[in-house]
Order: sequence, then structure tokens, then C-alpha cells
Amino acid sequence: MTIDGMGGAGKSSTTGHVRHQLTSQGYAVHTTTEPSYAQLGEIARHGTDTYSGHALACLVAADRYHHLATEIRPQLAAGRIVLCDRYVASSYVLQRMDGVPIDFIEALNAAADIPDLAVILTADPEVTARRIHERGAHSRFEGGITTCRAEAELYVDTIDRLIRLNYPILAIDTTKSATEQVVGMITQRIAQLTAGPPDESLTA
Ligand SMILES: Nc1ncnc2c1ncn2[C@@H]1O[C@H](COP(=O)(O)OP(=O)(O)OP(=O)(O)O)[C@@H](O)[C@H]1O
Ligand SMILES: Cc1cn([C@H]2C[C@H](O)[C@@H](COP(=O)(O)O)O2)c(=O)[nH]c1=O
Repeated sequence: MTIDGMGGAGKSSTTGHVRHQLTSQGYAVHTTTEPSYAQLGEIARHGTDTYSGHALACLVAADRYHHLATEIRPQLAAGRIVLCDRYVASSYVLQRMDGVPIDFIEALNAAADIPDLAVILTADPEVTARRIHERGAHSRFEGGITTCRAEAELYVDTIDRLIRLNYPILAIDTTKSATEQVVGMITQRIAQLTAGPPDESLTA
């Protein structure tokens, strides 16, 4: 499962809670993130002020393919549920905010595996701008209300594009839904995809 969405929509907090809930239900879970913790991913994550535009788009895509080959596919093959904080949708949005044409981004990501579930968290830009202001920005992609509005519009467009590419999108608006509700929606969908938790007695 991948989880993308607007800065401040709740990706990191939601991923942490989903992991906790799935683990307590008896699932074997592997949590990861993009950019990954591999060398290439660290360069991308810490280099967003150095690299931009096409260079950053290629860097995050290269890390994505390496991540798939060396971590995600092996973990799935070992029978674990992989939760990945940020994936292809983030490139469709952030690299466009960085001036890269959508055709280039689509081509770069065309061979990336389609996840079993692609969660996209959105929220009212006024709310994400406030959350980012209170929490502090993580990168130059996070700013005030203007940036948040542009990001929200790009996510709407990205959801359409990825649905056309057969991504199984679960879009959740976190403006008014508490984290527990958001987590509930995601774990319910995962239970449907896996035909229920491994040990029902643990969920009682
Ligand atoms: N459903 C929610 N309702 C209210 N507040 C939330 C919700 N989800 C997250 N938050 C709060 O919003 C802030 C941002 O959350 P979080 O860091 O998880 O977002 P994020 O999408 O991972 O952001 P980034 O992309 O910058 O890492 C945090 O203070 C968090 O507690
Ligand atoms: C997956 C992905 C990431 N990035 C950039 C955007 C941010 O600077 C970091 C991620 O940090 P965060 O704490 O998760 O916000 O990586 C990108 O530009 N494109 C991508 O596809």
C-alpha cells in the first residue's frame, strides 16, 4: 500500500497508526518511505534544495526503481504488507510544482509497480497551510496558502490520471476526519484485500 497526499494532510501520522493497527491484528508489516533510506534516496531527500526540476525528477525515480528492486518486492515476496510513505503520486504533484512537464513525469514512472492500494490524503488548503505552519515546513515544497492551493489542484488532477492508469485509488479528505477514522478506512480496505486479518481474535 502506498500513501501520498498534500503536505500536512497526515501521511506520516496515518502511516504510523496503520502500521500499529495492522501489526496488532497479526499482519506482518514492513514500513518504508520515498525517497528511500538507500544512498540514492538520502541524496534525494537531503538534496531538494540542491537538485530541482528534471534532475530531481530523475533522482527520485531512480531511487524508486532501486527501492522496488531491493526492498519493496523482496518484502512483498516474503509475505509482508508494505506501507510506503510517498510514491508515484508525489512525483506527479511535486515535480510538476517544480516545473517538469507531466509527459516527462509519466514516462519516468511508467514502469513503476502499481500498488494493491494507493491511498491519497487531501484536505482543505487552509487547513494544511495551518498544520504546516504549526508543525514547521519539511521542505521547499511546503509553503503557505498559495502553495497548498496549487498542490490541492494537482492532487485532483493526479487522482484522475492514476485512475486512468489502473491505480486502485482510495482518496480520503482529512479536513474533518480524525486520524482514527482515516486509519479505520484504510485498514478496512486492507482487510478486504487480504480476506481479513490473520488472527481475528487479536482484533476483539
Ligand atoms: N486527520 C487529521 N486531523 C487533524 N490533524 C491531523 C490529521 N492528520 C494529521 N494531522 C496533524 O497534521 C500535522 C501534519 O501531519 P503529518 O506530519 O502526518 O503530515 P504529512 O502529510 O506526513 O506531512 P509531510 O508531507 O510534510 O511529511 C501533524 O501535526 C498531525 O498531528
Ligand atoms: C517521493 C518524492 C519525494 N520528493 C521530495 C519532496 C520532499 O522534499 C521529500 C520528502 O519529504 P517529506 O517529509 O515526505 O515531505 O522528497 C519529491 O520531490 N518527489 C517524490 O516523488
